[in-house]
Amino acid sequence: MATARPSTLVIFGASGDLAKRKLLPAIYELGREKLLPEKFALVGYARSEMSDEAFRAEFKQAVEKFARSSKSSVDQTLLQRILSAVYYHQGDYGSAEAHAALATKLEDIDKKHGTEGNRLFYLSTPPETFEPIIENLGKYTAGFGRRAGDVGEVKTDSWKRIIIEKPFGIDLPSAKELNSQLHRHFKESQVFRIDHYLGKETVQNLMVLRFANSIFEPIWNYKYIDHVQITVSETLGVGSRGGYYDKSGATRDMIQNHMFQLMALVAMEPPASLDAVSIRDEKTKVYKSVRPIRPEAVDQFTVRAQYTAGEHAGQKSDGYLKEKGVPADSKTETFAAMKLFIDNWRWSGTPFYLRTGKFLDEKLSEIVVRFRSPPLTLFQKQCDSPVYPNDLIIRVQPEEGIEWRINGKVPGGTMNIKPVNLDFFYKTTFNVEPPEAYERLIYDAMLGDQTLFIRGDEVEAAWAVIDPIQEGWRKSKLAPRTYTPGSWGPKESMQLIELDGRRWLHSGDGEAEPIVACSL
Ligand SMILES: NC(=O)C1=CN([C@@H]2O[C@H](COP(=O)(O)OP(=O)(O)OC[C@H]3O[C@@H](n4cnc5c(N)ncnc54)[C@H](OP(=O)(O)O)[C@@H]3O)[C@@H](O)[C@H]2O)C=CC1
Ligand SMILES: O=C1O[C@H](COP(=O)(O)O)[C@@H](O)[C@H](O)[C@H]1O
Repeated sequence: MATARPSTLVIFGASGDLAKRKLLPAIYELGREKLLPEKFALVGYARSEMSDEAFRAEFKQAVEKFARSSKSSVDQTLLQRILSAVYYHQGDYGSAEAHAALATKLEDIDKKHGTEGNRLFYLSTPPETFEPIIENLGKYTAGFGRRAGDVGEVKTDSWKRIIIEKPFGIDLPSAKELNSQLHRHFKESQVFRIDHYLGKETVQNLMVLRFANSIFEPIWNYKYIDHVQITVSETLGVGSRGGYYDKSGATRDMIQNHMFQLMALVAMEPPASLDAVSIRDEKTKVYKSVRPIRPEAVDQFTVRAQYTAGEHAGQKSDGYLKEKGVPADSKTETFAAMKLFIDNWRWSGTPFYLRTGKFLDEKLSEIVVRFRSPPLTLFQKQCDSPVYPNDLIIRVQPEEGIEWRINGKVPGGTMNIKPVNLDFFYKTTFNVEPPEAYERLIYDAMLGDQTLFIRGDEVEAAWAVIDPIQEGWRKSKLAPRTYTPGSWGPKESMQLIELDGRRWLHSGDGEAEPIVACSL
């Protein structure tokens, strides 16, 4: 494994949910995997009053909580070593004084811990804080050559990088604005727009599956694939995040980023090489090839819905419109489904169905590639129902793995056919739990590898697909549909696919398929 150079990670929003649940444990895990540089320091930055000691205690608590949930133990010696270079910096995100003081603190840390002026800034704060943080970073700590020895027209070979959390804008104009603001202070090579789905092991495996195996490429197109489905379902409602969520909705929160990344990795052409430029070029081309859904046609190609009152997965709700922070007349969708077409030579006429929602039956993220049925054969003619088409199911989570569903003969004297699985699961094949996405992504950012991060033009191309849908919904006379917690969404989302003679599938389905009896 490559070794990252000595560096300091600064987490803005260090008191927040993401930092505690994911980022701080990821740092410890990197230490455990021996992927943290020997000379490493961490500064948590937030508005809350906290001492260094209190923040270290939070770090420790976050690591111990993570270890309990993953049934592992904490190496206390390692943890103490990491904690000895952990600091807290209190300040408003837009405060010039606080940023100037941060710059001085970072220089002191360089002297004390040998971190050589290399800095990774992680914006783990709500989007409204991005602008003031970027401006101040530009001025005080990381912009082009603002201070002797800092980036830009480089006086030393130290690096400064910025990881920026989602949502990256709320539409195309705001994403463009955020990009230009970033580019006023940072080169694109310093900017790491994060999408944690790209850090998931199975998502990275998608490229291996497609491009390290020769059996898929010849059939990976409209001639053999009937359609592709992507489902990302969650069992919990919006809980305490109503204020944030209502400004976003399922489409901006999940489809524009995570699900579009999955779609792009399934649909893209083989890249010229595995470098960041080639891969991101290909993904961007996919978004540019998506046929825009005209606002007038939005109700034909999409379904949006909100959950009603109900109880599921240990959570109870009086309905989305009654959630804290949600206006009673909100039209924000907690569920969205859509049918998209990628108008290029490979995918012409092949629908990509996407659906996602909160408070659904199961928590799962998976891609189903459904192949076309074989041409007319004995089996079609002499069986009491058609034999099943083949499915390739890529399970992103849980139970990460890949299943190929093929038809097999049920043993015995009669010709009975049943779909059976050829499968590979990370847990049983490699006997390991895949690492957390944030671990991989923070490590890559330390190495300066942008392959698993979103490029500026890529994020804009993705918004260009979403904007007409949002416009259509704003103008539509149809109110959002409704669905009950614990269901698979509104009935209209079933109709979206069933009217095309297809149905939503997922990996649990196979067992339930009836046997096809044939008279041979
Ligand atoms: N939580 C998650 O699972 C995920 C989060 N994200 C993204 O990561 C980022 C951080 O998420 P998360 O940790 O959940 O966010 P939080 O709401 O927990 O906010 C993080 C910190 O930011 C500060 N903050 C909160 N609200 C405001 C505000 N209105 N103005 C200024 N500062 C504020 C608070 O710190 P203080 O008051 O101490 O300054 C808070 O602890 C967001 O951009 C989110 O979209 C992305 C994927 C998943
Ligand atoms: O980015 C987000 O992702 C989570 C779902 O992530 P997963 O890794 O658990 O699938 C989602 O709950 C959240 O609303 C969204 O902002």
